[in-house]
Parts: sequence; structure tokens; C-alpha cells
Amino acid sequence: MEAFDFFLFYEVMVRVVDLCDQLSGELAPVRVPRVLAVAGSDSSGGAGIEADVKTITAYKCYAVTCITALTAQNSLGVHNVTTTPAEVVEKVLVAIADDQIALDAIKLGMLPDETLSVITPFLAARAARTPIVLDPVFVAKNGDRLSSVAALKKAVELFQHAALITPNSREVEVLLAVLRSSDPGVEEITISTADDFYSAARLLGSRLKVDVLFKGGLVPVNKNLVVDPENPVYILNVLYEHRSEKLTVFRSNHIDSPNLHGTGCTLSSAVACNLARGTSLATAVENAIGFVNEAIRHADVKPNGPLNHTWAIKLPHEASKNAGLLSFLMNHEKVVPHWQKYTHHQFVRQAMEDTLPVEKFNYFLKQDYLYLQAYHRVHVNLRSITESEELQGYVDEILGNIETEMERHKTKLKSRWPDLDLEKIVAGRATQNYVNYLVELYEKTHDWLMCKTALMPCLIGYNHAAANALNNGAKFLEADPENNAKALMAARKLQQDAENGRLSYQADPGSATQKMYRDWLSDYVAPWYLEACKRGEQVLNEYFEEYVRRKQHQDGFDKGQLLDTLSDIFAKVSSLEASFWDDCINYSENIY
Ligand SMILES: Nc1ncnc2c1ncn2[C@@H]1O[C@H](COP(=O)(O)OP(=O)(O)O)[C@@H](O)[C@H]1O
Ligand SMILES: Cc1ncc(COP(=O)(O)O)c(N)n1
Repeated sequence: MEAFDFFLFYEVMVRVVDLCDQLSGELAPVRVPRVLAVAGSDSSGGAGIEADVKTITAYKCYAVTCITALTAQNSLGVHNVTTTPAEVVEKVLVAIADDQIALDAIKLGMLPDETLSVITPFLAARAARTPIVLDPVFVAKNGDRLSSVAALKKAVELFQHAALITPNSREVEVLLAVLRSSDPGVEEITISTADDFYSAARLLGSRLKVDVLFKGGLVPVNKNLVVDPENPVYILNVLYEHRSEKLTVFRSNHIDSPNLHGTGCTLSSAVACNLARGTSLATAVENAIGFVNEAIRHADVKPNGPLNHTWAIKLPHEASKNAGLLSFLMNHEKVVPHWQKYTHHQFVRQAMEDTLPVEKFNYFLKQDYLYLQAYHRVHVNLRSITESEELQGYVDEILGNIETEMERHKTKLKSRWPDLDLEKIVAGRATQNYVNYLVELYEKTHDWLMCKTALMPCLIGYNHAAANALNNGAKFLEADPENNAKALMAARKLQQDAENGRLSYQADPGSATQKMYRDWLSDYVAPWYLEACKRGEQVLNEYFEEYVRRKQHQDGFDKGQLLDTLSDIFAKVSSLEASFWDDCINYSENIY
């Protein structure tokens, strides 16, 4: 009996040790961005402050709350609204202010009339240092009132403190009517075409002197960009930045789903989280739309049902498993903003939509040829410091693949420009910076792990960028981690669709560039490419583990510091990749 207990005890001990064996092994100082949500509670959990807290958590930020009302609500409707007394709201805001918690962003949702007088001074005191996203919640999706027109009219005074307001089409109409009531010269706009979205966003933004995101979820458009709820093809979200007078249109595919309760709350919270993380406004909006789309797609289908805010979150016991170096780097705080920008780049999106001007793609092809040559040279360097025979075989295999790729590239360039002298292609600034960085890293360190880490964003990022653009493309590592076969199957299907001319985007079928862009994109989600990503990850992770095993008992070896250096490298190369495409987007035949 005693012996039995001993073994039981022993087993428990072993499990505890396993759980503690995190990748970095020690506590690193963490600064979790803080986001305050000032909103009403939705008892059904899908919208309001509940949606805000879930979104803020999904973004790995810390949620602070001020609840302005309690609603008794379910998927059938809003049955009761009890406003929090203004003095209580005030006490909550004072408590937050007194705590000296530096807020990185504030999101505002349902603001009952009575609470405005205490919320306004709180915001006024913070507006200069904290980005404020204001969702002028007025009616719930099913049409139930959450706030009065009078409250919305008063809330307009709050807008001057906001970095962004995010009205839906109904709220846009009411806000235009509010403007018209004090200035009859404000034109009447009925939202029926894309142009009306642009005019309304511009009008609101310029009159109210605030940036506006006109959310188009309630007014889907058809393929001619005309509002047509019977034939919904796209959703338009239009951002107007009033200082620069810039309009940015985000077009996403309409999703045929009943799970739309809370989309607006989730979107504005997601924008706030992105801003809290230091992302620029347009990218914050783009990322937030992507988050909502995935949350709709992953939802447990139900009429007027909620989104799945947890789609991007790992189970704690999965997250605490030794996930491997690549996954650690891709999710590192320092890397994420650069990785997001790189793998959601407009160059790729425009190629997918076939709206990319061909001269920019041509410029890319030529620069990519130069990059490929450098990529080859860097691998030759890597080969020279590769110790084990097995790894030498791996690097030789890559060198062979790059050589084949270079030949293919040459043929492509020659067939497009028979007179082109490949030797005379001039490297652009971004290409030069990128190549210099890789070469210098090798020269300075002669370190296999660091050089291999620097080569990973190119391999994995092209897959992620193409998969993001292709919507349902197979994404390496983010596909079912236990069954990579699923990703491969999705990739095969996508390639078949591409071959049959049926990609999930709506490009002009007669366009001369469509096939070229399609071929380029589908390569990076093809089974062979996913296999290459898988192999790259395996090699990097195994090398790292072996490296740490060898070094961990040596004096002066600091695993935390090593991880920090590797994440700096990964972040830097991700930003160089994004700049590479920035340069292509900025390319114009007149400049070069
Ligand atoms: N059917 C849909 N398909 C794709 N995206 C949607 C859909 N419905 C809503 N969204 C996304 O959610 C965002 C917010 O939804 P919307 O209905 O416009 O706001 P609100 O919830 O405030 O009424 C939209 O701008 C859009 O990006
Ligand atoms: C407390 C509260 N706040 C906001 C909404 C709007 O959400 P949606 O328009 O997506 O139904 C809601 N239903 N309840």
C-alpha cells in the first residue's frame, strides 16, 4: 500500500515538472496592453461588454470595464434595459482613474443619455494620450432600441474626443439627420451604391472632425457594388481619416451566416486592441475585420447567434506545451505587428483581387529575382557552417530547389521581356536592405541558428500571406496542428479550383493578369510548399532544442537572452519582408 502511494506521488511530481517546462524557462517581464470598455452588459454574452471582454482577451490584452447598463437580452431580442445610475458610473471611472492604470485604448459602446455627463469629462481628460474608439450603439441588430435618438444627439459632442467612430448604416443615417437638423445644407444620402458609402463617410468625418469607419454589415452589396441584400457578395467597410482626407475601402466577402449578434461591438473592440498594440489606424481596422470574419466562420451556428471570439485562442494546456521555436517566434510580442503587416499585405490582397497594377508586379518579379540570387548566396554561406551530414543534406536540397526556382524565374522573365539583361536589374532600396541584413548577420555571427531563423519568415510568411489573401487557403501551423493532412487537402482543393478557374475571389475572368497572379499565389499554398514549411520548422525546432541541450550547462549561457535575440531577428526580417512589398506598391514607372 505504501509502495503504491509512493508511485502515485512520484507520477504527480513528474507531471508538475512537465507543465513547468516552458520554452523560455523563466519569467520574462511582460507589459500587457490595457483596454477599457465602457459599454452595456448583454446577458446573452454575444454583444456589449461581454463581447468586448472576450475580444480584448483574444487579443491578449487586459480588459478594464465600466458597465453603463444591464440588458436582459437573448437571441430573440432585448427584453429589458436598466441604466446604471450616473453617480455609479462616475464612481467606477474615478476608481479606474485613481488606480493610475495607464490605459492603452478605450472602447465605448452603449452610452445611455443619463451617463453622458460623467463620461464626457473622463474622456476629455484622456483623449490626447489614449486612442478612443466609439461605437455609437443605438439599436441592436434585430432592430430593438438600446439608446434614444436624444442620447445619440448628445453623444455627438463626445465624438470630438474619439480617435474613431464606427457607425453602422442605420447609425450613419441617424447621424446625418442629426447634422441636418442644425444645418439644412447637409445633403441627404440614401445608401445604395459604394459611392454613397464614400460620400456618407466623408461627410460625417469632415463635419464632425473625427475619423469614421462606416460599417457595412447591414447593407451587403452585389458584385457591382450596389446594395443588394438579396444577392450579397461583398461587405464594404469604409474608413475616412479626416485630417488627411483619405478614404480606405475594405472589401470582404459576405458570409452567409446567422451568427451576427455582436459583430459591431467585436469589431470596435478589436480596433481598440490593435491601436493599444500600436498598430496604425488603417491596419487596425483591417486586422479587426479579419478577426470578426474568422469569429463568424468559427461560430456554433444558431439564429441570431453569437460569434466565436475564442477562435484564435489555444487551450491553456496546449499553450503551455513546448510548442517549438518557430511557433514561439511567430507569436512573440515583438514579432506580431510586423508579421501581421507582412502576412496581410495589400500587395498580395490586390494580386488576389486582380487590382494590382501590372507594373508593380513586374517590378516585384525583377526584385524577387535579385532576392532569390541573394537567398542562394546566403544558403551557400549557411552550408559552409553546417556541421552534421544530415543537415548538410537538408541545405543541399534547399540549394537545389533555389537553383530550380532561379531557372524558372529566368525563363519567366525572359519570356516576358526577351531583351532584358538580367545582370542589369537594379536592386531597389528594400531589396538592398533585406539582402544586406542577411549577409551582415552571417558575417557578424557565423551562427547557424541565427542565420536559419533569419531565413524562416520568407519561407513561412509567403504561405501565410497567400493563405490570408485566398481566404480559405491552407495556412501552415494554423491549420489543425494535430493533422497537417487537413491543410494539405485544403491546399489541393485550392489548386484544383485554381486550375479549373474557380478561385474564391472575384477577379475579372478576362483579365490578362488574372492567371499570372493566380498561379503566383496558389504556389504558396500548394502541398509541396506546405511540406517545405513543415520540414523547415522541424529542422529549426530540432536544431534549437539540441543547441540548448548542449549549451545549457555552460557558464554564461542564457536561454532567455538567446530567445530575445532570435525574436529580434525574426521581427526584423518580417519587417524587411513587409518593406519589400511596400516598395513594390510604391513603385511607379515614372519614378524609377
Ligand atoms: N454577413 C456578414 N459577412 C461578413 N462580414 C460581416 C457580416 N455581418 C457583419 N460583418 C462584419 O461585422 C462588421 C460589423 O457589423 P455591422 O452589422 O456592420 O455592425 P453592427 O453590429 O454595429 O450593426 C461589419 O462591418 C462586417 O465587417
Ligand atoms: C448591451 C448591448 N450593446 C450593444 C449591442 C449591439 O450589438 P449588435 O448590434 O451586434 O446586436 C447589444 N445588442 N447589446
